[in-house]
Amino acid sequence: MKHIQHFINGMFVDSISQRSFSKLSPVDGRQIAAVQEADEEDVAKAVSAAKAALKGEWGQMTQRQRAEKLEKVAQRIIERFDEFLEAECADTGKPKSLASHIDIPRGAANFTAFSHALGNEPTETFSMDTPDGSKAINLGLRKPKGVIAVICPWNLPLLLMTWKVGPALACGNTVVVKPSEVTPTTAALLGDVMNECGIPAGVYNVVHGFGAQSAGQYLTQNPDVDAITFTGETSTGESIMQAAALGLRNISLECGGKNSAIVFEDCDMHSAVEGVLRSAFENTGQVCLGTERVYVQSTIFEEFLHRLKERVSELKLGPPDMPNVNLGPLASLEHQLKVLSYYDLAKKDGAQVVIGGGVPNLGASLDGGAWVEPTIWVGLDRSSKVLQEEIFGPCCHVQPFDDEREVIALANDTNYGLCASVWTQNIQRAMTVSHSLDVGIVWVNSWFLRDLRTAFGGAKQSGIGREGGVHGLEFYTELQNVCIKY
Ligand SMILES: NC(=O)c1ccc[n+]([C@@H]2O[C@H](COP(=O)([O-])OP(=O)(O)OC[C@H]3O[C@@H](n4cnc5c(N)ncnc54)[C@H](O)[C@@H]3O)[C@@H](O)[C@H]2O)c1
Ligand SMILES: N/C(=C\C=C\C=O)C(=O)O
Repeated sequence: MKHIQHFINGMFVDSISQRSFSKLSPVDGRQIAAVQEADEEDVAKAVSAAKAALKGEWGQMTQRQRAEKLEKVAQRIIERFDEFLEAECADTGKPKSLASHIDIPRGAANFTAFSHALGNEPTETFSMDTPDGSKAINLGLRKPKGVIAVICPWNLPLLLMTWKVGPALACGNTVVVKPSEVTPTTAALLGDVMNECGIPAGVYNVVHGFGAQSAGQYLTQNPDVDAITFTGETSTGESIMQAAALGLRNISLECGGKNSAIVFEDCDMHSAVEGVLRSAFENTGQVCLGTERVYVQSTIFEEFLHRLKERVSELKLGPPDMPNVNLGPLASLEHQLKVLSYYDLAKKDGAQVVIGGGVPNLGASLDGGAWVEPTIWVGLDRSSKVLQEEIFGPCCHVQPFDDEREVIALANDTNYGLCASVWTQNIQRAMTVSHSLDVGIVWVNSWFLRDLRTAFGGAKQSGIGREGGVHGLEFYTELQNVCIKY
């Protein structure tokens, strides 16, 4: 049984109260860890350590010195690859093949991508004539924002945590991370790596616990937190935004989605089927960028649906270590109940279940796990909550459309605005449709193709702000203007 502790001021510590909670395996429901639960005092200790570190060795380091240390962190994650892989797959149940291609490599890349870039970005200067006939020069100078609270979800734990910690530290801030209660392990493991790489104590801190009335809330309400970056459900984002208002702390919110895939008759059918399959079912559908609404031009609807159903029937479910497994369980029994409630609702609302719709029989040893069948529906009315609310599971609804105007209206018919994919070989159409979609990201003939220099974030209720590339600079630094008269 693992004992997961907080990481505060460079040390692994228990909660002052010694209170802990159980982490269960999503594969079979066994308890696999006892996790310390932080109370307000533990969180305050972590925030104080982060605040003190700003004035210590870390605060004196040059951008280049910080970048070199963060490059070491990235390298050390790769050197300890198997430990991170084992920990992430034990926490989430995801296939090792998936985590070894996505989660762990990106956990390292999020440090290398930002360590130098942010230091090489020029700031503005303006020269001006002054009323008394002399001149002045204006210099834009960037400074770290301070202590950044990083609150993370359970679907891509290491990737989504370092996606924030990387740029935050590259800009000279310090962080207090509150990983999801569902997936505590890799955030704690990274603490050990930070020590190994000589990141000064207090720069990177981790407190475990839940959200409301627990570590998450205590963190967002701590007045010494200077800004909050959050990834999670939209409703949680609203709560965090309210907490951030006290003391006027800036927020960066990456929230839910109800993303569409739009498949035109002139698409490359094989690519479109494989792309929609991945976007709807990879990571057992637990990707914010995942597709839950598929719109297929009516002329190819039957052929597309048949081919997608065939491919879904070939998906192999099983534990992380099983060879050639495509899907693991959902991340928790609680989430399994949520996804199954939508499976029931779909039937109640009149959906035709093309494939799946229930719980797979994987044998007695896995009965206690959070397993669901990959599922395709047709025939729902747009008013169904199955088509309006984020399910975050391995399921999608497929429906036909006739023309661009109709499908743009259908795709935009949601409170969310995170991403979409468009499958067509007509680039003019791809540009016209993409521009008409009220989302932050569009992939054309692709999905989850990630260039870390690009702006990443959602429109509408999918989030506030953009991170990635130099876009995080506005959030992770204070831009100061110095005007010098000469
Ligand atoms: N837009 C994106 O980039 C992105 C990426 C991944 C996941 N997500 C979204 O995340 C959701 C799934 O993750 P989840 O279930 O962990 O989300 P969640 O909102 O339930 O929890 C996210 C984190 O917030 C914490 N939290 C909950 N309530 C809080 C509160 N009142 N104050 C402070 N912290 C609080 C949780 O403990 C957890 O660490 C989905 O909606 C998914 O779309 C979005
Ligand atoms: N933020 C990113 C992915 C988000 C995935 C959501 O589940 C990324 O790739 O940087």
